[in-house]
Amino acid sequence: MSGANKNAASPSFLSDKSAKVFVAGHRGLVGSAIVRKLQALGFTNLVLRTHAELDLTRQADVESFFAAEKPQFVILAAAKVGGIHANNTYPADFIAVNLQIQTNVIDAAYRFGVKKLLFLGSSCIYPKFAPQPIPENALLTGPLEPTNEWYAIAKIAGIKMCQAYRIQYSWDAISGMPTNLYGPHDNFHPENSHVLPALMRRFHEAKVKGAEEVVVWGTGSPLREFLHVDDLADGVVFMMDSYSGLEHVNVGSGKEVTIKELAELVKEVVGFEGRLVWDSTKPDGTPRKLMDSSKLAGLGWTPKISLKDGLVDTYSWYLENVKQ
Ligand SMILES: NC(=O)C1=CN([C@@H]2O[C@H](COP(=O)(O)OP(=O)(O)OC[C@H]3O[C@@H](n4cnc5c(N)ncnc54)[C@H](OP(=O)(O)O)[C@@H]3O)[C@@H](O)[C@H]2O)C=CC1
Ligand SMILES: C[C@H]1O[C@H](OP(=O)(O)OP(=O)(O)OC[C@H]2O[C@@H](n3cnc4c(=O)[nH]c(N)nc43)[C@H](O)[C@@H]2O)[C@@H](O)[C@@H](O)C1=O
Repeated sequence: MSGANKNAASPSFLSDKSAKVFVAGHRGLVGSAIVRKLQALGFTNLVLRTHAELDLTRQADVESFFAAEKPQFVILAAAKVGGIHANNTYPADFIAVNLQIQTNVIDAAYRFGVKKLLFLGSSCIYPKFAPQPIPENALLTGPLEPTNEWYAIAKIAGIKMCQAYRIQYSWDAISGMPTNLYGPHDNFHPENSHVLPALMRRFHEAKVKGAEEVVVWGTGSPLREFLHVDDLADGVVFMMDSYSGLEHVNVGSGKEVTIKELAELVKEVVGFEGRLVWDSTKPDGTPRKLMDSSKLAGLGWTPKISLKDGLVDTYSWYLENVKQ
């Protein structure tokens, strides 16, 4: 149980499609996209556990799982995730659950001989007033956005844990920092979800009911960068195969829109014809968080799906899978 891989750079991830890959959180937005991508590439030995089958906050259960299954690769997409309201309302859950899941999985993966692990953070790790676009080295250079600082602190700890294990054990743990994501299998909860699925559902329900207006939170002025989750999954596989470094890597689309522009676009895709009403009692969150993804572009990866196409795809999935 001590050893694990001493080589910081593993053999190519894509060279062995029969390798055992544990995708943690495979029923979520990101995990399900990664599973689709790996299956499309021909991976035949994916290890998957639902939350009910394996609670990753329970250290002993996580260790028993790794001891029994001995996966060769781990992609950690299980986490406590939510939008601005959920982050603001459940700070204890966001810090504690995320610290527990990532600490248990990263440590067990190392100790039970996993060759390579990819940890997923988020663009909220960066200071609220970071330079734009935000380079990787802006980490820990200023105060965080208060609405998500608990989640951000957990994610920063995950990055640092991967770095520490790489430094001390020469173990191949890497971290990807996605921007705001969306797509099939997103969480469409009315309050706890992120803005894009929340608005898609609200516009859809308003259209069905023939409502004249839809309430949108905040002022509409914050800027956000959105990436379709299928692009993210492609980027994750690219990093598993091509990146073995100490520093975390930004994964973004490079394109930002105001929340007002996003709301107008979602309204158009859904076909709602009424008015938008802004509820300025709700928080805006960070004013802008466009990431600098030139490091990943320099390694050879760029996204492909436009926001408009991604919205059309997501709404079509919503209509088939979510609406009552
Ligand atoms: N969505 C986004 O916009 C962004 C996401 N990310 C990151 O991507 C990763 C995945 O996020 P996303 O797919 O959106 O999140 P989801 O909420 O869609 O999925 C998270 C998954 O983790 C599982 N999970 C949660 N807690 C546990 C637990 N204790 N034990 C086992 N499984 C658990 C969930 O299962 P269950 O539902 O059954 O609890 C779910 O399948 C996270 O690390 C997140 O920080 C980064 C940037 C943006
Ligand atoms: C991915 C990222 O997600 C979270 O950060 P966020 O980007 O602020 O996330 P959000 O999608 O919830 O909001 C974006 C903007 O949109 C506005 N907004 C309008 N109307 C609705 C609405 O109906 N719901 C939501 N949620 N937001 C709305 C909202 O007021 C805000 O200005 C982090 O907590 C953290 O988890 C993280 O890493």
